[in-house]
Amino acid sequence: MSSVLVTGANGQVGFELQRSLAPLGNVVAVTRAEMDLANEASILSVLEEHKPSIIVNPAAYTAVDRAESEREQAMAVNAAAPGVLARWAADRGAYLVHYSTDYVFDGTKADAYVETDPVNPQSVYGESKWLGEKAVRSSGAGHVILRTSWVYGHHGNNFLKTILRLAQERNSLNIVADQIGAPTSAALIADVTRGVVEFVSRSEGPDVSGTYHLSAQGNTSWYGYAEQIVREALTKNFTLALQLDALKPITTADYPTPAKRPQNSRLNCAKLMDCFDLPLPAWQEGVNDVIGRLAPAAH
Ligand SMILES: NC(=O)C1=CN([C@@H]2O[C@H](COP(=O)(O)OP(=O)(O)OC[C@H]3O[C@@H](n4cnc5c(N)ncnc54)[C@H](OP(=O)(O)O)[C@@H]3O)[C@@H](O)[C@H]2O)C=CC1
Ligand SMILES: Cc1cn([C@H]2C[C@H](O)[C@@H](COP(=O)(O)OP(=O)(O)O[C@H]3O[C@@H](C)C(=O)[C@@H](O)[C@H]3O)O2)c(=O)[nH]c1=O
Ligand SMILES: [Mg+2]
Repeated sequence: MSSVLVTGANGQVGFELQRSLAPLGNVVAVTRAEMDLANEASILSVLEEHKPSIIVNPAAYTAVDRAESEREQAMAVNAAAPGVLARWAADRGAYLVHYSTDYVFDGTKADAYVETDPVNPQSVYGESKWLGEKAVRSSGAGHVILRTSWVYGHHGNNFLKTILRLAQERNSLNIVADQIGAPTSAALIADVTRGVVEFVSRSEGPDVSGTYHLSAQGNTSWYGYAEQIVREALTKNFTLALQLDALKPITTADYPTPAKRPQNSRLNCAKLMDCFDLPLPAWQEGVNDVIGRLAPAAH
């Protein structure tokens, strides 16, 4: 029987993986306190203790702007650590499921990105995630890399929760309207991961090692996403300090940040859907679902 080790147990995806993988049995999830990905000895000692047959690695340095001034830490966690996990997996015949990001692309393509499109990261975070991908690919381990985008969930910090909070505190909000992508729930990523883990656990199956794009279907801007959040919150008992028309679309130039973000973050997910025979829901479904879980109880 397979045994699964999940890193980053307190992260958005790590948290949902503990739910989605639980039915498989024999799942150990470790936090930063138990396995520090910036410390190779810590990684190796946890791997030797549990000897997993499948490693699922959602842990990452995800503070995109802070990474610009903390390059070393971002590189240790996002670039070096996946290589340590992958080389151990290659030595032991274990399998690695790893995650990456739309931010490996520069966002200048007109259409949705496919897996074979050239990367050109514009931020330290994006570069560190790209180096992590390369380390996994070159390790020789069986692996699936799921590249996803704009992740949010009930557990953890994300744009959805930030907008919900700001909408309760302020009477107007400026939101970037010229960056487009697909908000993707941590729960969806975790459910797809379970499908992938089940697939690779069936030893008679074909080798599916490779990179797959995974996001919810459809796309919007951060502004359109904020509109959906506010609209849904208003129907679900939130007391907001603003109405829908108090959201103002702005350009990237109007919202200066340390890290440059891609204008086009759309990921074409046909390869994943074909290979694993998985449907993907529209992005609004997960957003409405999480807002429902965060909503004040109806009386
Ligand atoms: N968030 C997003 O919008 C997107 C994320 N991704 C990718 O998806 C994956 C999952 O992301 P998500 O769940 O949102 O990330 P989160 O930021 O929610 O969680 C990341 C987890 O990694 C842990 N971590 C950070 N540094 C270390 C370390 N040195 N040692 C051990 N653990 C560490 C954090 O621990 P602690 O809780 O202690 O800080 C945290 O629990 C990542 O690979 C990310 O790059 C891809 C696209 C979008
Ligand atoms: C809070 C806020 C953000 N924004 C803009 C800034 C930015 O362009 C966009 C999103 O801001 P955030 O900082 O929340 O998102 P960001 O941290 O860039 O999100 C990214 O995280 C990493 C980990 C990924 O891998 C990406 O897929 C993506 O999800 O919204 C506004 O315009 N107004 C606001 O009030
Ligand atoms: Mg962020």
